[in-house]
Amino acid sequence: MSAVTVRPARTSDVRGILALLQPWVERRILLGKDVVTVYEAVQEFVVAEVDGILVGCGALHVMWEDLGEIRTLIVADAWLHHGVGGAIVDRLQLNARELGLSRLFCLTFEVDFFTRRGFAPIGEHIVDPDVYSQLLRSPDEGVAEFLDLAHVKPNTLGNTRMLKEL
Ligand SMILES: CC(=O)SCCNC(=O)CCNC(=O)[C@H](O)C(C)(C)COP(=O)(O)OP(=O)(O)OC[C@H]1O[C@@H](n2cnc3c(N)ncnc32)[C@H](O)[C@@H]1OP(=O)(O)O
Repeated sequence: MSAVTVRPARTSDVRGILALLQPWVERRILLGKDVVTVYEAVQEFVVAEVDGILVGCGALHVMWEDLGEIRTLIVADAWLHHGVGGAIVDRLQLNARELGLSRLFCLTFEVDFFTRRGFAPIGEHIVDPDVYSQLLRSPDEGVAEFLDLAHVKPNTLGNTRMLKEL
């Protein structure tokens, strides 16, 4: 097997990230993203490549001083079960620690994958009321999903809310 490299995403990766996302949007597993949203968030992304081909991606979104979210973790079908997803999560966790985060949230159908990486299901309230009221000011849809706000509930049905202490 050729070596998998995980590196920070570049703007030239954005179309490839959207191509990785599209099948999962069609299967209603992940939410679609506008191209501009991915360009604006490009510094949050890492990508995995093999021989220069994009085979996976994932992003780390900072929500609070101690708290971040892993989002848009995807591996191309042909590369599933080769350790690519795990390598992306390892890199995002490293980035999270370097940023000073100590808790990582994710919202996912891939409960077993994240459980094996130290995440555990959580209840609804993992931030105190002051932080909650500040997070309500965020225009980010993922933060609304984290807060479990009514208008995003259709997006989160069937997903599990999980957290890992770093
Ligand atoms: C927070 C969010 O972003 S939620 C969204 C999550 N993403 C999705 O739902 C999109 C669809 N799913 C996917 O893209 C993938 O299934 C992912 C990202 C969840 C996992 O990606 P993968 O690259 O298959 O993960 P990876 O290969 O590291 O691990 C999966 C299993 O493959 C097997 N595996 C890993 N490496 C190897 C290897 N070298 N040889 C054989 N089997 C292997 C293991 O059983 C591993 O499980 P474990 O390490 O947990 O025991």
